[in-house]
Amino acid sequence: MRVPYQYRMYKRRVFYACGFVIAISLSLVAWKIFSSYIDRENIAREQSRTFVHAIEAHVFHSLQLIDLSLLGFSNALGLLPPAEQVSVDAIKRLLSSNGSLARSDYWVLFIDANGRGVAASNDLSVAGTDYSDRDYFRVHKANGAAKAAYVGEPDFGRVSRKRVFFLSRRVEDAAGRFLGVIAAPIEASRIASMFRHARFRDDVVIKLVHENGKTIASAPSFEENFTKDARHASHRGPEKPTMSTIYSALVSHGAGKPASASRPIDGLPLIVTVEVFPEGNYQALITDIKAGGLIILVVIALAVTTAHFAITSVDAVTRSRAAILKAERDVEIRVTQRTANLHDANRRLQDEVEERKEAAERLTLFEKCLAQLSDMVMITESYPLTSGGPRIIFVNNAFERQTGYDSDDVLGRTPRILQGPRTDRAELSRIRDCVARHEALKAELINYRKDGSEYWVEMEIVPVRDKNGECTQFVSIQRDITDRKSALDLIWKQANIDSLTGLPNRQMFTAHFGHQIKSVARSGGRLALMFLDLDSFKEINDVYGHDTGDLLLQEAGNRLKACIRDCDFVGRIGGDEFTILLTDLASNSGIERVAQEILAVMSRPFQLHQHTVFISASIGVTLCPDDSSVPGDLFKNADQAMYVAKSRGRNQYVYFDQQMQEQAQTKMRTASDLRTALSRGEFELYYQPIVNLANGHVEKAEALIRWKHPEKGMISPATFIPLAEDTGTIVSIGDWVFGEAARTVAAWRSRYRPDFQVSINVSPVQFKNSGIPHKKWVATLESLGTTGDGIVVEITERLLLDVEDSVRRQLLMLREAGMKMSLDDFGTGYSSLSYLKKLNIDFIKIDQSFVSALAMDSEDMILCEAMIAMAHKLGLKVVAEGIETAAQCSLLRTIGCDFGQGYHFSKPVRASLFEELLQSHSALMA
Ligand SMILES: Nc1nc2c(ncn2[C@@H]2O[C@@H]3COP(=O)(O)O[C@H]4[C@@H](O)[C@H](n5cnc6c(=O)[nH]c(N)nc65)O[C@@H]4COP(=O)(O)O[C@H]3[C@H]2O)c(=O)[nH]1
Repeated sequence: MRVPYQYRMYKRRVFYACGFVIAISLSLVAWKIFSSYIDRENIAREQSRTFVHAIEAHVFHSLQLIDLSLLGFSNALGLLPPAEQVSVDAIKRLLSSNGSLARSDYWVLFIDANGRGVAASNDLSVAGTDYSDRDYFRVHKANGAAKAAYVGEPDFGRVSRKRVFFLSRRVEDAAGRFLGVIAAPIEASRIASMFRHARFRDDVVIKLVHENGKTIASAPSFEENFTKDARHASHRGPEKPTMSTIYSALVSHGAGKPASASRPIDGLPLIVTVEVFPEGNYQALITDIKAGGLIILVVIALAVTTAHFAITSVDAVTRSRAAILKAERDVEIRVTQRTANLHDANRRLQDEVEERKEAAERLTLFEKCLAQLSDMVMITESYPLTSGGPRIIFVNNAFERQTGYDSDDVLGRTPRILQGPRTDRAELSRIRDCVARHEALKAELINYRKDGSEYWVEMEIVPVRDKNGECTQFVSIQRDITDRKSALDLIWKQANIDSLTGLPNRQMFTAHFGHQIKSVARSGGRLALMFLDLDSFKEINDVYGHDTGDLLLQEAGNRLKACIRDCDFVGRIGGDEFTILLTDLASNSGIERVAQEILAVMSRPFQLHQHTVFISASIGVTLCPDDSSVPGDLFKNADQAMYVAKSRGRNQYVYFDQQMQEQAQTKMRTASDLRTALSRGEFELYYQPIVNLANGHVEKAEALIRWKHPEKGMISPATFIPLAEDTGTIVSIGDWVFGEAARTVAAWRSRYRPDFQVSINVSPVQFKNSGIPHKKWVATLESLGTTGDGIVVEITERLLLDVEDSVRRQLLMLREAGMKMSLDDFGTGYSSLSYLKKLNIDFIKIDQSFVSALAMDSEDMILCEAMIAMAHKLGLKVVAEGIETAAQCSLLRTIGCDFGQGYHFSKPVRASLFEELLQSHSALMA
C-alpha cells in the first residue's frame, strides 16, 4: 500500500517534535548539573580563602611572639659590655634568664660573628657548633642594613636532631658591628600539630612553606612532606571549574581538584596554604547525573509514547482509508477479471470444441493406422492384476494375422492365451511386477499362435493415464522377432557349437573349463579333464570317405554324451579329438568308471551307412588342482597323457604324471637341438646292405640316418625322426639325406657296381606344403653325373593312406627322373593293392615283424609267401627286412623273396666300412 504524502509529512513532524523535546530536556539537565557543580566549587574556594586567613593569622601571631623575644635578646646582647659580649657564661645567663622567655615551648641560641654556637637558653651544648653554613646566618651576616627577623630553611637541628626551622635576628653592638645571630629553632611538629587541630574536615590540607618552596609543616602527612618542595601546589591559583574539570572529576571517580588558597606571612619568607576539596562534589555530581538521566528517560518515554500515540492514531485512520481504497480497487479488479475470465472461458470453449473435433479426427486416423500397422497392438484394461490379468479390449489386424486369433477370440480374455510351455516364466513375472507398478516396460518373450506354433515377440507395454494421472489401460506393441532370434541363435551356435556333432566347440569348452577351474578354486572341489582321440579314425576316413568319417564322429559324440552326467561337459575340439570335463568328483573311482565306460562304448561296432566299423579310443586324464590349475597346462597334460595312451597300444586311458611332463620337456629340448644339428654337421648316413638272395651279392644299400648329439651321444632315428616330422625339420634333413645318398651312390656306382642302388627313407611330411624339391634333386644327380635309378625312394603305407593328387604327382615326377619306388613296412597297414599299380611301385619291403617269427608253415610264412607271390604277380620285387638268422634267410629264399636285409648280413655301418664290404666282393650268403 502506498503511504500518502501528507501522512508521511505528519509523521516526520511528530518525530521532529519528539526529538526537540528530548534535546531541550537533555540541555536543561546538563546545564543544571554543571551549575550545581560550579556552585559547590565556589563554596569550597570561599572556604579555603577564609580558612587560610585564619591560619596565617595564627602562625603570624605565634612567630611574632617569638620574634619579640628574639628582638629582646638581640638588644640585650648588643648592650652587654664588650668583655661580656664574648663571655659564654654571661651570654648563657642572659639567654636562660626567666624573664627573658615569655614562653617555654621554644629555646634560643646565640651564634657568634664567626658562625660558632656560643650558648643556648636550655641545657643543650651548642658551644663551638658550626652554624656558619646556615642560610639565616649568612643572610644576617651579609645584610647588615636589614635588621628584620629572618626565617631560615627548615632542617634537622644540629644538636637537637629535631625537625626545626629558625626564626632569627642580627645582633649588633652599639656601633653597629655584627656580633652574631640570635636564633630560635622552632619545632615544626608544633606548627603541624596546630594545623591538624585546626582542620575542620579530613580532606582539608594546610601547609606552612618557606619561600624557597620547602615545606616546614603540613597536616596531614607532616613527616613525609617536611622539607619537600611544595611550590607546585602552594603557588597555584584556584582553577575556574569547566566542563573538562567536571569530566576529570567523573573519570577520576571523585579525586577531583581542590579549591586552594595561600597567603604569605607578612614580613617573613613564609606562605600558608589551605586546600579544600569541594565537599561531596563528586557524589553530588553522580547523584545529579543519575537524577538528570532519570528525568531524561522519563522525558524520552513520554515523548515516544506521545509520538507513538499520535502516529498510530493517524496510522489507523490512514489504514482504514487505504483499506477502503484497496477494497474499491479489488472490486474493480475482480470485475475486470471476471469479465476477462468470461472471455477466456468463451475462447476455451471454442478451442475445446475445435480440439475435440480434431481429436475425433485423429482418433479415426489412429484407429485406421493401428489397424494397418505391421506391428501387433493389443490394448488391455489396467486391472485386475490377479486371476489371469487385465482383459483385452482391443487388438489390431496385425495381431489377428500373426497370432491366428480373431478379435472375437481374444476380446474379454487375458493375454495369458498367448503363453505356452517355453514362455520365460521369470520374464513374465518381471512384466507382472512392472504392470502392477503401472510402469512402462520392454520385454522379449516366446508367444504361441492359435495353432500352437511358437514365435518370438519383442514387446513394449505402456500405461495409458487419464487427466488425473490414473492408469486406465495398457497398450502393448509387439513385433515378431523370430527371424532375428533365429539368426542370433545361429551365430551363437556357429561360434560355440561344433556343427557336426552339436557338441560345444573348442572355444566354448575352453570358456566353460575356465569357469569350472575358478569355481573349484573357490569351493575347493576337483575336476578331471579327459582328452580323447579316436584310434585309426584317419584310416576310416580315408578308406570309407569323409561322409562316413563325419557319421562316425557324430555317433562317437552321442555315445560320449551318454556316458557322462548332467553336470559333466563334453566337447569336440577338432578332428577326432574330444574333451570331457568331469566335475563334482569325490574320488578317482568316478573318473575310472567314466573312462572305462567310454572305452567300452567306443569299442562297440559303429554302423555307418552300409559299413560296420570298429574303432577304439585313447584317453589322457589330468586332474585339477592336483596337476595344475592353469587351463593351458591342463590341456597340455591331458594331451601328453593321451599320446602316452596311444604309444602304449591305444584303447586305454592314462593319467598324466610328472614324468610325462619331463619327457615332454626333454622332447622339446631335443626338438630344439634338432634345428641346429644339421648346420653343426651332427648327422651321418649309415648304410645297411641289401643282398640279392639268389646270388648273395650286395646290390643295394639302405641309407639310415644317425644323429651324434654332442651331449647325449648317438640318438636313434626312431626317436628323432617323428620329432623332426612334428617340427618340420624333416624337410631339410630329407634334403640333406638325398644329397649324401646321391653322392655315395654316384661314387660307388663308378667304383664298384654301375647298377648299385641306395634306398632313402622319405617322410610323408616331405611331400606336404611345397613338397619334394624335385628340380633340386634332379640337378644334384646331374651335377654328380649319375642317373636317377641309383636312388630308391622308400615311402611308407602312411603316405599311401594320405595319398592326394599332389603326392601322386610328386611321386611320378621322381619316377620320371628315373628314381625307383619302394613301399616300406609292407603288410602292417591298410595298403591298397591298386595304389601299388597306380604309383608304379618297384619294391615292397616286408616288415620285419613278419620275418622275426618266421618258421616253416607258420602263419607269417604263409603271409610272406602270399605277399611275395602277389608282388611278383604285379611285377614288383620283394625285400625282406630284419633278417637276423640264416634260417630266416633260407626260408625267405625258398619262398622266392628277391632281396634280404638284416643283421644277419650286417648292421647299418659307416660309408667307409660299407665300402670295404663292397671291395671284398665277398658273398655274404651263409
Ligand atoms: N631289430 C633289427 N633291426 C634291423 C635289422 N636290420 C635292420 N634293422 C633296423 O630296421 C630299420 C630299418 O629301417 P626302416 O624300417 O626304414 O625304419 C627307419 C626309418 O623309418 C627311419 N629312418 C632312418 N633313417 C631315415 C632317414 O634318413 N629319413 C627318414 N625319413 N626316416 C629314416 O628310422 C627307422 C629306424 O631306423 P634304424 O634305427 O636305423 O633302424 C633300421 C635298421 O637299423 C635286424 O635284423 N633286426
